[in-house]
Amino acid sequence: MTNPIIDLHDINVTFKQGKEIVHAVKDVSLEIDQGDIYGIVGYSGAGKSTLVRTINLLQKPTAGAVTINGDVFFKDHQQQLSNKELQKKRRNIGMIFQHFNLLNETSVIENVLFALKHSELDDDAQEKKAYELLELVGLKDKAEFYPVQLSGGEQQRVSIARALANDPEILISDEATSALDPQNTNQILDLLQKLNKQLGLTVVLITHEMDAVKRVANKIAVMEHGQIIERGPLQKVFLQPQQELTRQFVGGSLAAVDTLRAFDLDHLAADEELLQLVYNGNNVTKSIIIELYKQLGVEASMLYGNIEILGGQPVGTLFVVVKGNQDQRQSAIKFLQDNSVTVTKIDDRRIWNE
Ligand SMILES: Nc1ncnc2c1ncn2[C@@H]1O[C@H](COP(=O)(O)OP(=O)(O)OP(=O)(O)O)[C@@H](O)[C@H]1O
Repeated sequence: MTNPIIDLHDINVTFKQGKEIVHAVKDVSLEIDQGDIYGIVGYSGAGKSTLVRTINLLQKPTAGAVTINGDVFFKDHQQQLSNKELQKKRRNIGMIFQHFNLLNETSVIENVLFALKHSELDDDAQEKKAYELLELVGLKDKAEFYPVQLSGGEQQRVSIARALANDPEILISDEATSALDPQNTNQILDLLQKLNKQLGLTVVLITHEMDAVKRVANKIAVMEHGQIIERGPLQKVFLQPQQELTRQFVGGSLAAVDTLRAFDLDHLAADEELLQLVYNGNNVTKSIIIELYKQLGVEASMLYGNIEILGGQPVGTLFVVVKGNQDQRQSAIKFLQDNSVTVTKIDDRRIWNE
């Protein structure tokens, strides 16, 4: 087995806020392999940004070890390389952010050239490279434009070109699609996937949007209160989520949340229960809801349904209101579980009230 390209071991990060101590990251170990697109999801404040900022020591851990590509950056409470060495190693780790962070008073090509200022290439070669990078992200024809003349999606492409200037092996994307509309979001995610395939780029994708992770990630970690509460291959976590929060995230696609918001769910009757059902390819072609009625006589009305392809396999998600007395509802849940459906009772309205 090869060593992980990113190896975070027992990372802790605490901040002092006045007299308070905020434990932003608690005992997190995370291994990311070369070529992964590793999604890290969690609500705001979960500690995602703080954790990934330890990868390039933009955030020094309070405790723990950071090893990148075999180089120990940090252990025993200390940075293990000189600032100069660290600066050099950091060029192997590109970063993109929600707000693009472009230099607005310079053109697109100059923004990319700026990232090449430490390169050993001569001026002509730098310019050639900058144009190649813009071509890679589909923006060669806008090289002379200024950032304000570009759409959000195009600006993010410029920041990706800039992040790739020093041929990094790792790209950290910190909520890079959060400010974009769905179409631009998908285009940027597809670009990241193309770069992953074409360049072998390892991508760490921090997001609060499950849709983003589902579209491109092969692995996923879910963070809550500074800890990773669940992790694994995307499909496994999706189909067999172990934690309540993960179940919510798995079902919490934007489309589902939007649809559910339209229902007055605070007023479910005493004999009604809202369930999220997730099921894999074997069940996709069966109508599990009809089976439930035929076999147990329990009615389930469907509020939202979707089938999507995850890692090449169809996966279905349904939100249904099941109606019946407590025994009937319980036997309905058992019936569904016996049919390999992952059932989550949705009591916590956080998923669509946020
Ligand atoms: N420099 C800092 N000083 C003090 N507290 C901080 C600092 N940076 C982060 N925190 C706190 O650490 C916790 C985790 O923050 P972090 O930004 O890592 O979360 P997140 O999951 O990335 O959320 P978001 O998406 O909102 O950034 C929060 O409680 C935050 O207020």
